[in-house]
Order: sequence, then C-alpha cells, then structure tokens
Amino acid sequence: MTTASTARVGVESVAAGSAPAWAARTTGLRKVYGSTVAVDRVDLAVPHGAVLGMLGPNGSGKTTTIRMLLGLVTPTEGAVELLGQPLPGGAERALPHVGALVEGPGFHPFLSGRENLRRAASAEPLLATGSIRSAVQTALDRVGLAGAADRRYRGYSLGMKQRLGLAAALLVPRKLIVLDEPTNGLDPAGTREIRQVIADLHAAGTTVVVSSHLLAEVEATCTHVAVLRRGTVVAQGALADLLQAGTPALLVSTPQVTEALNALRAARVSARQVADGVRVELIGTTAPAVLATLVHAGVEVHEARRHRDGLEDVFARLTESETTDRSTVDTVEEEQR
Ligand SMILES: Nc1ncnc2c1ncn2[C@@H]1O[C@H](COP(=O)(O)OP(=O)(O)OP(=O)(O)O)[C@@H](O)[C@H]1O
Repeated sequence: MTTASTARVGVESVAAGSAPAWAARTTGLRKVYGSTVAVDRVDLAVPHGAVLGMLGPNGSGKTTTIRMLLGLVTPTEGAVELLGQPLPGGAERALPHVGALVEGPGFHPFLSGRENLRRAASAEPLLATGSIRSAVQTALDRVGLAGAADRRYRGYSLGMKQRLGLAAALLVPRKLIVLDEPTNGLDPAGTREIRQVIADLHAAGTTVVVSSHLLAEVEATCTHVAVLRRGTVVAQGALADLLQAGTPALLVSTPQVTEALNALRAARVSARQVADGVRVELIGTTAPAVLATLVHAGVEVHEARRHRDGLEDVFARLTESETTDRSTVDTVEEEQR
C-alpha cells in the first residue's frame, strides 16, 4: 500500500481544475507534544461519499488526526486539505460544510439542549435565521433527544451529551461529517441509532469519517478503513479489500484432531487445532485437496467450512504485530483507476 501515492492522485485532479478526488486528505501529517510523537507521517485519503472508519488502539493518534483534520490542532508538519481547501487558509470556505462531533463540544452547562443547539445554529453561516427553530427540532428528533431537549445540559448523561453533539453536527446538510467515538457512553439502542444516522448520511451522499474502538460497528457501517498504530497509518483502503487481504482458511470439524493434524503435516499443509477440530490455512492447497487428504487418512470429517478473517482478526494482526507490513491492503488509489 502506498498512502503517499494515494495523496498524489488528489493533487493532480485539483491541479487540473476538476473537483477534488478526496473529501479530505492529509499529507505527511505529524504532531509532536513535548517528547511524544502523537501522529507521524500520516497520509490519509477520504474518498467522496465514503464512510471511513478510523481504527486504532488507545493512544494511536485517532483523536489528534481528527483534530488536525478539522483545523482544531495545528500540525507540527504536513498538510491538510478539507473539501479541496487547504487548511488553515481555506477553513472559512470548507468548515461550514463540515459537521463534527469531537470531545468537549463546548456546550453551556446551564442552558438546555435546545438552547445550546439554537446558539450553535445561529453561528451556522449556511442557516437562515428563520430556519433555526425547525433545524434545531429536526436535529433533536434525528438523534432521539427531543424528549430531553428542554433539560439543562449539565444534567445530561454522557450518552445524551454525545447525542447533542451529533445534533449540532447535523444542523445543516453537510458534505462531510467527522465523528470522534460517537458511540462513547451510548447504550446498545443509542449505538444502533448512531449506526442508522451514519447509514442515512451515507445514503444521502455525505462523506463520513468516524473513529471507533468498536470493530463490529466499523465492519457494519464503514465502506473504508484506516488503521492507525503508534501514530502512523498501517493500512487504509476499502473495507472489502482489507478483509480480502486475509488468508482464507478451512475449518474442519472432527473428533480426530491428532490424526487430522498428522495427516495434514505429512501432506505439508499448515494446520492447527481449534475449538471443535482443525483450522487449515489454504496456502498452496485447496479445500477439496485438504478434504481428500483427511478422508484418505481415515479421519472422520463432520463438517468443513471456509473462513475468512473478520475485521477483528485483521485489526489484531495489523496493530499487534511488530512486523506490520504496510503493503497489506490494496489502496483506494487502485480502486479508482
Ligand atoms: N494535548 C496533548 N498533550 C500531550 N500529549 C497528547 C495530547 N493529545 C494527545 N497526546 C498524546 O498523543 C498520543 C495520541 O493520542 P490520541 O488521543 O490522538 O490517540 P487516540 O488514538 O485518539 O486514543 P484514544 O483511543 O485513547 O482516545 C497519546 O500518547 C496521547 O497521550
């Protein structure tokens, strides 16, 4: 994978005067806090219309990257382009089209959720004064906060605060929505609602960047993924490509595990014991060949099914291995050729 070259595609199309290829992108982004390198050499490319999940262990640089993407934190090095506008110079042109939910949205504790949203709405350049009341109500309805809208913000639970932050991001139709851990503090029903909001945004053509620890959420909602590890992007691209990059395996259910492993080893096939049988890596072999080997050795096979790594397996491999291969995943660039 070549994140640097994905970024170059964007440069060329902008230079040619066409619409930028990316809703957002960063080039060589670096942020240093004292002796901590929070983000290093991050080349992130967010295709228009994508739902890009930003994944990474705690402290891997997701929030810092998102804050730089939004112009909230100044990079130590590197460049950010938002909706075709370079930051910070083009911030005024880009930011009205960008909605964001980031930690500490700065709501007033003694005002109600509705009043807070009205204040936020009055600062929206794209919202006419006469439309504020209905825009606020629509946003409250959309995040399921209408019932608590007239209570003071300081009495809100973490989940309600998250919903209000999301409502602020949705006050006007946006081209790009950036959500930092949006399901933080939400119960399962709230998490499902966020998933639906993201799906609706995607269906409407809005680009979404969402950071999350919840791999199942990302797998269910995202079209693209960027995996961060220790401040750098170790993989990015279409989710389907990321999942395809894993080695296919065959899960064979058998009571004769030892016999199965011996037969496969004799045939030089890589296999290991799993819960109810053996897992066979389909490297240099095929499922029918594996089954023929087992049957020929007299191994009782109860069931055999193909298995591909889910996002959780892929994520674990990318973030836990010390020898992470940065070329594991096909790039967005290849997809766009
Ligand atoms: N304002 C700051 N001052 C000093 N260090 C910081 C600051 N912000 C972030 N860091 C450090 O930078 C690194 C990346 O932090 P960041 O919050 O971006 O990671 P993250 O992936 O969002 O983590 P989490 O999932 O825990 O929120 C961490 O080591 C963190 O301690």
